[in-house]
Amino acid sequence: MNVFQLVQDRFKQALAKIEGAENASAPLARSTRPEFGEYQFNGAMGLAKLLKQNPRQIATQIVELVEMDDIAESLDIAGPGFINVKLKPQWLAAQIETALSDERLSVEKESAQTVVVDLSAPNLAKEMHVGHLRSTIIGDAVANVIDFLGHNVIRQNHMGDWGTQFGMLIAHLQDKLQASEVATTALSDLEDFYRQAKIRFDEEDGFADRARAYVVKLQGGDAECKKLWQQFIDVSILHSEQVYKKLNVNLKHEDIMGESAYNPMLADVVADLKQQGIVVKDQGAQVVFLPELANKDGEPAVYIVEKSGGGFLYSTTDLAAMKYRSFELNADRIIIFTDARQAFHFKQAEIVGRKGGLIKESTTYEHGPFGMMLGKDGKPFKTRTGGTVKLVELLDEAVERAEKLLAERESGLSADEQKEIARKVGIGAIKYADLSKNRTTDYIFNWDTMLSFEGDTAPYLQYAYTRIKSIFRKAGLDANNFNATVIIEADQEKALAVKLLQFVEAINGVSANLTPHLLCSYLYELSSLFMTFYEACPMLKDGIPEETKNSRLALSLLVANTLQKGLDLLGIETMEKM
Ligand SMILES: NC(=[NH2+])NCCC[C@H](N)C(=O)O
Repeated sequence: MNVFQLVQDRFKQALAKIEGAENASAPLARSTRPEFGEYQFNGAMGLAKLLKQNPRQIATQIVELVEMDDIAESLDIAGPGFINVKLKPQWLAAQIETALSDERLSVEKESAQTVVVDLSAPNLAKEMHVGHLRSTIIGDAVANVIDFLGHNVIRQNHMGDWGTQFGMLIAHLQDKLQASEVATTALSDLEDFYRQAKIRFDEEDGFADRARAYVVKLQGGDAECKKLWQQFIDVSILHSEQVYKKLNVNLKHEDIMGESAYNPMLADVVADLKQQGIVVKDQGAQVVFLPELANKDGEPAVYIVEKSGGGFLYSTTDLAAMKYRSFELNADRIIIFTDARQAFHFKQAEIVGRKGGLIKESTTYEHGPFGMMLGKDGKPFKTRTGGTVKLVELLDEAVERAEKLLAERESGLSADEQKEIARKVGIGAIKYADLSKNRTTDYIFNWDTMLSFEGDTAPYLQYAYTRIKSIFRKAGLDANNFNATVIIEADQEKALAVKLLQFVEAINGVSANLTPHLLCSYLYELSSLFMTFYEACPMLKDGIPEETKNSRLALSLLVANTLQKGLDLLGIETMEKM
């Protein structure tokens, strides 16, 4: 049940009955003030212009024609011709009852598309750092939502497991193994390992040449090099999988489709482009010129697909990935999450791919760029000494901080329970602080605000959830098995009911715009409305009639279910007690 859609459809049907308005647009908006009702139809003014009539007259005509008796208690014309729709409390009540008895909370499945989501994609030469947090959790949340909407989601972890840096890394690893170290210890600190290899590459005689020779060997499929490379990859993947587990993201080993997997397809992709006649040789390299992306001096953008002297690049790999996803995986949508600095790269890739026939016309290619995580000083997030912050350490710190905060409260919970709750609160706080910001902007990382139990935070939402669960425990009722006749009387009840039914609008927004923050703000607004309702509409107080109590409990329970589902889609866990 999508109330917005339903109301809009009714207006569309009304317009269809007006001569000349059959295909007119039907702009609908949420009302900004509850006294005006819940929705506002804004189409009369535009239509008046089109039909050269008085807008209020048109509005009157629409009100007469629109069939809304079953769902609306009043339709009022305001100002120049706005139509305010006030929904019927009885109708809302019935929708709440239906949603409460439905696991999917009345969210219907859409007709299934195949959606490839490219997310996380750390570079295996290095340990995951905060820069990979955003791609991982934003991608995961969006993938969860699209999956919940009924689509076939294929997660692709496009790990950076290939490229010239592996030459120096495997050369260094080979020396370490010869000095009888085992791979797991040698690679226990990837940052450190990378640094050592880089110093040797820059300073040690002959090492750089050896590294370069290894790159060529590796690309050519040399068994010895491949074996060294594989050890590197295995250890490195274990590191990221540890992070995924801590982060509670839904990424599995079989979702890994790293850059190396495309190596055998690269030559074909370049051949495809040559066949289309769009590749030219430029300073020894094979490139595609893109006049549609010219700079301000009118020079076309250049997309390199093969380096001078041979060898393919990141950009070639993305074309191969595009072809594979569109033609082999049959994707209707390809969605890629990386930081905003790669926006131009993906814009170019799409144009090259479309010209070169590497993507079906029916496949969309969507890049979800995101801004940076900044420190308190507004500069890129770093350790105190200016190093990159390892993701694992950041997550562990979050849990520790949550533990301390929770220990200050009288909860009556056992130490084990406390620990588990602290884990959910700490990790939830980090994730929510990130997901709730508009994806495209930079944001300042702040421990104190994200861990606060007040305001737009995960702990606040988790707390609202446990509060409802504790009301049920107090009332001696089984929250997993409760339904009641809903009666909507108080304004706070109505406002809450309307918000509850807007869940589907929020998640549709996430899927369409790749913006988890829409779901976050929805959940926050829902919790705030619940708190207001809770103050104004007591449930367990003496003297409350049984029907009123049960109705309010039902509303509360749907709030809890919606919070749990919403947080779950965001990859954030809830708990029964806190
Ligand atoms: N298809 C892609 N290029 N996906 C994203 C890869 C991100 C890359 N490994 C990075 O860390 O920047």
